[in-house]
Amino acid sequence: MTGSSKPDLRARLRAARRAYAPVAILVPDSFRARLSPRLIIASYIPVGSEADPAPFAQAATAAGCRIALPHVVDHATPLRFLAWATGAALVTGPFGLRQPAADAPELAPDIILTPLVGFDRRGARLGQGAGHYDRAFLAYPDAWRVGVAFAGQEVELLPIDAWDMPLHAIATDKEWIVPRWTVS
Ligand SMILES: Nc1nc2c(c(=O)[nH]1)N(C=O)[C@@H](CNc1ccc(C(=O)N[C@@H](CCC(=O)O)C(=O)O)cc1)CN2
Ligand SMILES: Nc1ncnc2c1ncn2[C@@H]1O[C@H](COP(=O)(O)OP(=O)(O)OP(=O)(O)O)[C@@H](O)[C@H]1O
Repeated sequence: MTGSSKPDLRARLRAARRAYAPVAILVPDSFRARLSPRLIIASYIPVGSEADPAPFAQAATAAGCRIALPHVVDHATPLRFLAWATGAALVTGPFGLRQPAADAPELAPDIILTPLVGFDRRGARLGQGAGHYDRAFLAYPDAWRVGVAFAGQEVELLPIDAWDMPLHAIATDKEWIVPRWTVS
């Protein structure tokens, strides 16, 4: 029997995500309402069975925002958010990730669209386990942290570690979840 440690949950939730038929995640009005020209939105290019945040990036571009994508080199080095013009060439990095070239300009995001392995209704999040997003959230504490996931990736209560920063909102194919800890 598996327990509920982060590694056990990660394995279970990755399997659940792989079994989920990919569905589009629609952009809610509360996300659009946050967009304004020149804001920097960090999106990501999905790998494997991850939910695709492209509709959010498209809404942001249409609103005059700039898009950045995460760029990683290895587990130890903090990720950087690098400028990306929709459709511009990407380079294949570690784990098969499609990323901007390493010399693209680094941008400070106002909104961080975050890939999720799992989440709970309090806004707790499970990622790849390398701490890349944990460290990015610490580096940009004022950014709006929006998780993107399929509804089937929800668990009742995730374990929370000292370094975990909660999500402000979670976009799923079924609903837009605003955890109760948020003020606005
Ligand atoms: N699309 C996407 N981009 C992203 C992330 C992500 O989770 N998804 N990241 C989030 O931090 C960063 C890349 N960091 C990563 C760190 C570890 C692993 C990793 O250990 N992958 C496993 C396989 C995962 C699976 O089976 O689903 C591996 O290759 O062994 C992947 C990405 C930045 N860019
Ligand atoms: N601010 C930080 N500085 C250095 N290491 C950190 C920081 N935050 C988290 N870590 C490390 O990163 C790892 C993150 O583990 P955890 O299982 O919480 O990952 P996760 O939140 O699922 O992953 P990710 O943030 O990559 O999506 C831990 O080993 C932790 O020690």
